[in-house]
Amino acid sequence: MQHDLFAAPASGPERLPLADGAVVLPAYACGVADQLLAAIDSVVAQAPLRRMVTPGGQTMSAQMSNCGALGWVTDRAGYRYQATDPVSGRPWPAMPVAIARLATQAAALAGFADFFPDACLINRYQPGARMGLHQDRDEQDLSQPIVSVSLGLPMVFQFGGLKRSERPRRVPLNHGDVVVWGGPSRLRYHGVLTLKPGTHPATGDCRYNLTLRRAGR
Ligand SMILES: O=C(O)CCC(=O)C(=O)O
Ligand SMILES: [Fe+2]
Repeated sequence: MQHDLFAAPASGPERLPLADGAVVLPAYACGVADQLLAAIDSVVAQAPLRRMVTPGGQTMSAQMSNCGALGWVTDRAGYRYQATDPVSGRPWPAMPVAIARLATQAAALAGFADFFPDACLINRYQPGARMGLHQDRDEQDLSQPIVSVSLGLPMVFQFGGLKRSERPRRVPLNHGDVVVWGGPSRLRYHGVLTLKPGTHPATGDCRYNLTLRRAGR
């Protein structure tokens, strides 16, 4: 075989720009997906997945849990982060190293150095579940990005503008894809369309999403 001396140098993982400060890293987490799924299993054994209620009284369709120093919760009193699981009253499980490391590495690739998440929301979607367009803005330091990891069944991500009225782009997300958004994109509206039924070798009939954030200072 002849080597092509003029081939472009290896440029590392693929990066698909979505907007200024926002990028998709396709399949970036595939190599550690089994570690991430094992980590999720150990977290939800201690802090079981549950359906939370919005301040408006709607039960969310995704099941949720958290790990890390802070966990995102919602109930009739509002959206917030807290250090304890409201179901057990105990601190959330520690963030598994495999999850934290992947988030720091993905953020760096997207241009956000020194991202050390203190909160990891675990979302589990079964067919029919969705998450409507929203902004992530319960965090104290909005200069820190968001890292979002997809595992299992494919789902369509909606990535909109800074105003709810701006029509979102639709981005199909597959197993192992990572989305990072921050900087000028930090407050963009986003969500996921209804999950279609299917079976994935890694997760069976569901999709997991890990949303990693720096919630405190
Ligand atoms: O499941 C997803 O891809 C998005 C999750 C999300 O936006 C959130 O948990 O705030
Ligand atoms: Fe979000």
